[in-house]
Amino acid sequence: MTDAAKKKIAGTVGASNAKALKGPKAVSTDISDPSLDYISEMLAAAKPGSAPTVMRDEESAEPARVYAPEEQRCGLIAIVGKPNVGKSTLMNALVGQKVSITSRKAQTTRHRITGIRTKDDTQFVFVDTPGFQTKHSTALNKSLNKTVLGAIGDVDLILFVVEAGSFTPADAKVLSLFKPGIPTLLIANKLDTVGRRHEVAPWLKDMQERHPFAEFVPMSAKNKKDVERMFGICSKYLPQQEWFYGEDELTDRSEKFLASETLREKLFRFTGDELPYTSTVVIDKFEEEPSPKFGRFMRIAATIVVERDGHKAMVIGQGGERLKRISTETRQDLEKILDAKVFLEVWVKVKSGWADDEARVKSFGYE
Ligand SMILES: Nc1nc2c(ncn2[C@@H]2O[C@H](COP(=O)(O)OP(=O)(O)OP(=O)(O)O)[C@@H](O)[C@H]2O)c(=O)[nH]1
Repeated sequence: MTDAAKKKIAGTVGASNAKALKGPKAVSTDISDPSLDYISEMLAAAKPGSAPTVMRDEESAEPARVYAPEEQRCGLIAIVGKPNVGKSTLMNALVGQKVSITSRKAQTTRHRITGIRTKDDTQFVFVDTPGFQTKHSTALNKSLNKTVLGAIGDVDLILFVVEAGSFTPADAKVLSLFKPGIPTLLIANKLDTVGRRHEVAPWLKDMQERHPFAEFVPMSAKNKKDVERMFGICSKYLPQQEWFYGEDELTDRSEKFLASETLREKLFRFTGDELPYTSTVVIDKFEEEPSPKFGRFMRIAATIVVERDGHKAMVIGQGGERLKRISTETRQDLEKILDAKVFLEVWVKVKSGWADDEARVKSFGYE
């Protein structure tokens, strides 16, 4: 394969007119690795007769210039998939800063979050969604699912994220929600964890038969090159229209919201699988005080709401040790995010059954 062809393919190609796929040549963890040519060939073989996506050449980018409104391109991109497939990791990487929390625990993301990235003439407005819930039907899960459905109804492009090589009934349920007409890319994420790359080829072929995906993108949200490639892939689906946000804006979420998300992330990170996902965070106070010494000083008070006394003990930990770590790490992150000196107070309260109580779910800020 020529260098030019390698550069062009870069892990994506249209999905129609499927043809026999080629087998493996090598196993590697980086899809941009030349030893992974077989993936490029396999993908190219999936759509004969049409040119694979041509990528933006980041290295030879022209000097920054100002784009007049009529030259601008802008659109909404929903990132959708079952819990824990890497949606938030992908969005944070695309935005270039953490705007959506991630954790090993499924169902971390509960809100529609907009992440914004402006590159050259194009503004990408990403909508991260909660993992679609199929197992339980609590008021909380119904609210989460409503958010997913709202997010995919009015976008220009859907990134349907699955784990490369895997397609479960939960993935199928999410896929069944998509209305025809909105171009959908299959993002085969966590490619770095696939030991047997050759098994991805028949899987991709199977995926082509399941849905008319516009393109396939095998990638790892943790691989910088793969993430950069996404901009070139997505931009052609976005309409020519004036940017919705300022060039430097990263998110439409408030600082208060980012504070509650940061605390929730630390809560889940430090409690692991012990704490049920129904625990949540409420910000009671979020005040800026004048401070000649620090420039910006924020006074924040938050409550971690759990369902049982046992969960409260779990969050507090032996001698308050765990709560102290959760609070300290949250404060340190917030000082960076808010660019301020932060004074943070965290309380833990028990409110049983809140996730089953629709009014309370609403009062905690879910839609
Ligand atoms: N190895 C590997 N791990 C990944 C990759 N992308 C995400 N992860 C990990 O997968 C886990 C889940 O990632 P999230 O981004 O929180 O997943 P999500 O789909 O937003 O999850 P929900 O909020 O539950 O819907 C985290 O531990 C991530 O670090 C990847 O490309 N490779």
